[in-house]
Amino acid sequence: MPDTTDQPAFQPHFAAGGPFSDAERAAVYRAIYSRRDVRGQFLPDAVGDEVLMRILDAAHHAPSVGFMQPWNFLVIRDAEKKRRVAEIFARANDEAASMFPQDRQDAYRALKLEGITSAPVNICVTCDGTRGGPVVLGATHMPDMDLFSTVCAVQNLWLAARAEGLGVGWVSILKEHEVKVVLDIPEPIRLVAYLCVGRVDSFFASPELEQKGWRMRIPLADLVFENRWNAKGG
Ligand SMILES: Cc1cc2c(cc1C)N(C[C@H](O)[C@H](O)[C@H](O)COP(=O)(O)O)c1[nH]c(=O)[nH]c(=O)c1N2
Repeated sequence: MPDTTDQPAFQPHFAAGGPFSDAERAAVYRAIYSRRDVRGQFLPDAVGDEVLMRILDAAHHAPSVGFMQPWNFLVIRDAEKKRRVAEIFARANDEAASMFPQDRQDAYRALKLEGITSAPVNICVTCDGTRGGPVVLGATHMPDMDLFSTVCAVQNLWLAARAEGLGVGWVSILKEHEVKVVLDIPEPIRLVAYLCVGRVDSFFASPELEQKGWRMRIPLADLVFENRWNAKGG
């Protein structure tokens, strides 16, 4: 995979164990708060191999149950494959619209919910539940832990991408088995995340779904309880 970007070489450094400087601490929170789900603003610029491998390595340093590292990262640049996945999205998205109450269907249809063909790179993140062997430390009583571990990898990738100026959009309005056929993913492997990745000029200050009035952020105080479950619902 040729590297077609001209960005300077950058090696993340790992000063393991020591405290963060104020600037490092601020940078971590900046990545968390300014990360966005990106759908429609991808620039056509190629995503170079070096930066791609950095965000994949960040993903690969996620925690995983029993250290099973159940993930694989299928990098898709092939236009025909992307087009076929976009078709799967279009069918599922039509079905999805009709699942919402009548008065929300127009608003749903007006949302942009994928950037499959406009993003220069798609990454399919999968989970191999067999990787840790028949009994996995930590997953003995909660069998979904392999999937949850894979989601941790996705989040690492998403945050690292933000720091690199790369937008990431997660597309889940897809029939898993249809995408697996297009990508030749064998049966026992689960598709966890289909991600659209590309350089962007800037990131929205708040979630697009919030900006478009679909749903607002819930106040943290409504979500945190002490000692006793006390959800207000919604
Ligand atoms: C598991 C999962 C699945 C999806 C998403 C996220 C996650 C975590 N999101 C993105 C989601 O809409 C977005 O994260 C929220 O709206 C909050 O916005 P920010 O991510 O903060 O920009 C998402 N967005 C979208 O446009 N199409 C999609 O199919 C999905 N699917």
